[in-house]
Amino acid sequence: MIRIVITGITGRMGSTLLRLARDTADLRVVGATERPGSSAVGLDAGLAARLGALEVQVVDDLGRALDAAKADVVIDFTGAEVSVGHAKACAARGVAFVCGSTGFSPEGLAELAVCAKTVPIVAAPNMSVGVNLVIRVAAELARVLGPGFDVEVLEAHHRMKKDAPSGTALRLAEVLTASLGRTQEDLTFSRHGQIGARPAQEIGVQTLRGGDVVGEHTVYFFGEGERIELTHRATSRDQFGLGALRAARWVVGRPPGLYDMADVLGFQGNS
Ligand SMILES: NC(=O)C1=CN([C@@H]2O[C@H](COP(=O)(O)OP(=O)(O)OC[C@H]3O[C@@H](n4cnc5c(N)ncnc54)[C@H](OP(=O)(O)O)[C@@H]3O)[C@@H](O)[C@H]2O)C=CC1
Ligand SMILES: O=C(O)C1=N[C@H](C(=O)O)C[C@H](O)C1
Repeated sequence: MIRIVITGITGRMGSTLLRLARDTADLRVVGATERPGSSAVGLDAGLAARLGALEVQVVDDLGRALDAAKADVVIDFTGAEVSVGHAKACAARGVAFVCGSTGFSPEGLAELAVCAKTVPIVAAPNMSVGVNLVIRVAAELARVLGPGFDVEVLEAHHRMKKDAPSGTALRLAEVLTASLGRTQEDLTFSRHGQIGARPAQEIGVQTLRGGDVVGEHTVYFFGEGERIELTHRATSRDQFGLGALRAARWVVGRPPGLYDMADVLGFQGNS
């Protein structure tokens, strides 16, 4: 039995994870947290997430949750800044960490890497198996198609999403850049006004926000007389949640290190 703590239990992903994990025979939810000051603190986690009672109380501090319950792994989808603090709490207690948050600063990522010297951490901007395959295929398409195709990434998400571009779009941009031998300098995040002809080296990354869109990513390869569009559309958050539970099973008992979903899925690497 793998004992898990879920942070941000009333969030879109936190509540999805609780619903998926509570019906899974090899997993047991032993702790749940929410933001200090949240009305969910002190409530039963199942009721706070609008599910049935769980008999696990929501607390406002991950360290306290881990000290109270012998956990194997924490699953965290709260947001980059909060996740760094949660990684430190796990590192201090020898607990594995699965992190789905996006929007990390370079400093935040560096802090995650320091924690990963002490405990195993899986961090990935998208835990869906399908998206991770799309990332692999996009890298391969760019490598084979080469410089004759103009590459653009478009992402769309719900109106509540805080970070832009999405972590997945940034990961796509990273692997496309590597495949094409380009640099961060070649990425362009918006266009407006008299911008002139498109530089051949450019890789565009564009963002749409609105409504309840769960998550959509398209990579366009625009050629002469043809174009390829590689699209992933998430219509439910369950695939992110199932991927995170898969990562949790995989990471428990691993040596310390910073792992990606590509490791969990047994890929050689996503680029
Ligand atoms: N890797 C992947 O596959 C996916 C990644 N994501 C990423 O996951 C993150 C969360 O997304 P989403 O679930 O939509 O966001 P939500 O805002 O719905 O959920 C985040 C939850 O964390 C809570 N929270 C904030 N601070 C703390 C804290 N200190 N301790 C405990 N809980 C806290 C929030 O509370 P409050 O609202 O009160 O602030 C909220 O309930 C984002 O970065 C998103 O991009 C999302 C989907 C898939
Ligand atoms: O915030 C979201 O909702 C999502 N965020 C992730 C990202 O930033 O890539 C993944 C998913 O598309 C949903």
